[in-house]
Amino acid sequence: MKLNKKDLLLYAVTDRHWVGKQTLFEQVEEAIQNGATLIQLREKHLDEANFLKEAIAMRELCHRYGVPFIVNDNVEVALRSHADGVHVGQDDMAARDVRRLIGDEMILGVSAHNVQEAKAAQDNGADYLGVGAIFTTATKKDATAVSLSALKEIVANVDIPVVAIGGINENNILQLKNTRVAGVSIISAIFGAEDIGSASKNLLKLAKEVVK
Ligand SMILES: Cc1ncc(COP(=O)(O)OP(=O)(O)O)c(N)n1
Ligand SMILES: Cc1nc(C(=O)O)sc1CCOP(=O)(O)O
Repeated sequence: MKLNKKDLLLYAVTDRHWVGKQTLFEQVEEAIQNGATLIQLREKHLDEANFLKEAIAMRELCHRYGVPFIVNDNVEVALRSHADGVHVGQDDMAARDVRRLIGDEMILGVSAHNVQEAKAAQDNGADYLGVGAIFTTATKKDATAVSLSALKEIVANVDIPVVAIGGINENNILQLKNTRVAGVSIISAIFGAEDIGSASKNLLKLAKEVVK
């Protein structure tokens, strides 16, 4: 499945830190039912076998709703789970190598923090860029701050779609208006919400305001 730019609108990234009264699958299903347009499975501490098992089940869940499914960092798990794509950062496997392994049909997302990284990612086969951290985030301790003007500069210098990530919530999302991003990528404002369904609904509505 190649990337449909519209699928980037409300891009939810999982985090089992927020698993409590619901399982990760129940949380993701609620997010999808209420507006999440793309799911990335991000597992930082799971062993390979359990990561793969979970990725297969998550891919089935996403595809039941026609939502694309992307695996964070682990190309092998993405391939073996028949995910729609993989997202890698600057410290992960090089984008060019990932593209060689996954072929032309799978989606490749790459993190970028400046125009140089963004252009290199595009040249090396990225389908979209994740740019952040735009706002302060407690979720990723080693995030690099990226200003709104740097985000705009990146968007203006590449042809592929860009999603903003990092600390985005219902109170600050509208600051992304006029940045020309294709969507917002969010963890805690969705999965850390008291009511994942209503948070997703509201964020989708606001994301549409940003992207229109
Ligand atoms: C959509 C999106 N954008 C950026 C990231 C961050 O990726 P990375 O830099 O590899 O950091 P980790 O997620 O691995 O901590 C992302 N995951 N998704
Ligand atoms: C996974 C991730 N990547 C970032 C980057 O800057 O590349 S910030 C981030 C965490 C996003 O979580 P939250 O929505 O809870 O802030």
